Amino acid sequence: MAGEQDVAVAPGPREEHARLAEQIEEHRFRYYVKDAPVVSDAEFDTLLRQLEALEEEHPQLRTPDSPTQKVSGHYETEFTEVAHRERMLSLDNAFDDAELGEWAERVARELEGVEYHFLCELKVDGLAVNLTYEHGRLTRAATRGDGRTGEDITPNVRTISDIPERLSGERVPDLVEIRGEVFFPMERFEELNARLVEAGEKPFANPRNAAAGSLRQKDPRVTATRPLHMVVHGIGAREGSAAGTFDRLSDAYALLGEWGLPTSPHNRVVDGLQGVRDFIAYYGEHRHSVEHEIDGVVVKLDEIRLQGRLGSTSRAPRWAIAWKYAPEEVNTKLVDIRVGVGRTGRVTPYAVVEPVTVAGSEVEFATLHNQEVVKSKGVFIGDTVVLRKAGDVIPEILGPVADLRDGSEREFVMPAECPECGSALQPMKEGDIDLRCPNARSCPAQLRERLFYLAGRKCLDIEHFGYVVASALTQPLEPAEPPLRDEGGLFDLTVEDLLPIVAYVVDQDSGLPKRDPKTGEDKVVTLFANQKGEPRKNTLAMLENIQAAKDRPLARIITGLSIRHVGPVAAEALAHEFRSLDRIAEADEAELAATEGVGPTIAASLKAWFAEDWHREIVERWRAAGVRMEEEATGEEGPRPLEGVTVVVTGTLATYTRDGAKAALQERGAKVTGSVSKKTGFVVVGDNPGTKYDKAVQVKVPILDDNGLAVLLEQGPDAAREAALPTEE
Ligand SMILES: NC(=O)c1ccc[n+]([C@@H]2O[C@H](COP(=O)([O-])OP(=O)(O)OC[C@H]3O[C@@H](n4cnc5c(N)ncnc54)[C@H](O)[C@@H]3O)[C@@H](O)[C@H]2O)c1
Ligand SMILES: [Zn+2]
Repeated sequence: MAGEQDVAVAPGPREEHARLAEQIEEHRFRYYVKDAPVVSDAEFDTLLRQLEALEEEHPQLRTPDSPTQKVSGHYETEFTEVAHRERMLSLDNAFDDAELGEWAERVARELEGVEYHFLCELKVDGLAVNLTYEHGRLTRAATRGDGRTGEDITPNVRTISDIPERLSGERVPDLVEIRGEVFFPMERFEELNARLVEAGEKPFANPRNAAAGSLRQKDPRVTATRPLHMVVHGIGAREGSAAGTFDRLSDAYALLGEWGLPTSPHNRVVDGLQGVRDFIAYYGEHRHSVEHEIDGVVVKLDEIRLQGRLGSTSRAPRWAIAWKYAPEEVNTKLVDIRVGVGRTGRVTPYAVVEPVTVAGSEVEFATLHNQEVVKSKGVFIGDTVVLRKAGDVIPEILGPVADLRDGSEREFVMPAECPECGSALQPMKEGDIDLRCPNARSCPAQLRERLFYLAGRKCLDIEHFGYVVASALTQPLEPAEPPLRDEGGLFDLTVEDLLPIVAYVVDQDSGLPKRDPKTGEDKVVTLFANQKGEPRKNTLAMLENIQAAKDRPLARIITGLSIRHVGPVAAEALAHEFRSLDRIAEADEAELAATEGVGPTIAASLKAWFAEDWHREIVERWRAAGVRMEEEATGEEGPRPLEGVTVVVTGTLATYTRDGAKAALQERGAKVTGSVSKKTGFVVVGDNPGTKYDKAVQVKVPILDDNGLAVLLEQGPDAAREAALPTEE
């Protein structure tokens, strides 16, 4: 049949259209029928958008059977088909504010002169179900299917405890279709995959597939073992007494709640687009404090009568739009599983993946916790995996895309020896899953990690002392004898020790040398000397900072010892209670355990730590170098002349270290913050202050130098304002 359309469209676009459409259908089949997609949602959405764009250019290609015009494909499955009384639609998407704005404008145009409201809901990442209640009894439950007919999953749905068998309360209609989303809670996901792997079955790639796969089970007894939940998000057909009694969808939800259906506590009715934007922004921030995964926000017209006025396309209502958040899940290749050694010797496998961008940053590594976790996730080296990066959380691997396996994948085997020092790994105590390298003193990995931690922000906060320095001081290429064999000698380092050092530039995530992108070789540097063999500026500054660090508060010194279980909070409690490192070392276990915030585990760990000779030697060397080992009980009772004053300290001061200045200010009641605003009382600047100085000038905050800081500390804010530096704009 050679119609006009065939003539109008060149073969290129038509073939492209057919190719895309076929791919999309294939992905839909894998997603909706097999519950095992092989591409991420973002990749799928991109394909669909490409098809839409092509149809935009060549409208002849937009035939009714195009995937862009349908809710999804129509598939033969092992479930009985059932017709929905009212169609179940998909949703149009907005991927940015402009698209949201266009939708809102269209609504405004159609409803000119009418008052209306937007109902904002969370877009639950699960699968849609349609529940039919007749005279208050659940008579049928179905999947969405192609929107007209779905699969009969009534017995399966009856196993979900959120879903009532009978509706209770007032105004229950003769018949009502309830639409909602069934989801699988994230925190139960790992456990499910562990069980499946144990039983020799395929693990799910993510919680959404787990929800779909759990619900669409031939045997409802299997569904009954899965912790499925539901949230209501719509109403279909309704007949009888309550039909037509809802004016607003939000009122309808309230009534559904009274009937015993699980409605969402997060829904909000807002007046206009700004309210929608605020809702989107709020849940963009609080995405992970919701009880289910969300992939966006659904904005609906709240007035049901007006919904009808806007109508629907063959695929989606015009009265609603789905705002999509940036995806947190991507598919990537699991290239390798390696093990890293932490500062307390714990050996943890981690995933090396093909670099991908997710949630705004490039990811190359993901945590795998321990060998049991690797096993229970069911992932093999070489698998395509679903990687998730949620907010600030460390990236993790959810599960494998098992359908893409070709047999070349291999199982991870936990090494028996430490990758850096070759010591035989062992559980810390019997029954521990975590393995440790027992060579605490001279395992290069442990020493490097401890030193990096010691110099880091939670402990000594030594500027210019990063991971590469920690590695260079403990494992240089030259000289053969490293300047540090343990952390005992830190404060005795001299510039002569540092100048001859040649070292790898190591990567913090893997502990391996970084490659020079030009030559492809491992990067090697003389870290502390310049080309003339003289010390670099940073090197001298670092040595000075090391000396200054001797005076850090006792709690930070304790934290820096890397005693197992003793983090900053426990160290603070110990410092507060005992006021001296010697008293902590001498205290008996019961006394330590009785300390508020310490307890028996930490007490035992402290005793074990001080029982090691080489640990006590570290303490002695630090003492000899003049490190603070005790602390007066001060501060709390002293006068607080700077109460209510906010101060920002920036740049390098001559008479104080940055931390020293902060401590002195805080002792007198000042609040020390990191950014300058109109509310800042003073900005204290040293050399090289950077942008904070400019900001202070701009918002006209008094600026103090070393001298001004002394005035502030000794004479208070009024005198300090007099002593402020003159500024010109
Ligand atoms: N990875 C793949 O291979 C693959 C294949 C097909 C579809 N998908 C994914 O599935 C989704 C597309 O499918 P879709 O047609 O269901 O569209 P959609 O998910 O974009 O929107 C429609 C669906 O959202 C759900 N929903 C959740 N919360 C809702 C709420 N509060 N109100 C109303 N509806 C709510 C409903 O189930 C509704 O059917 C996309 O995320 C797509 O990436 C992925
Ligand atoms: Zn080791």
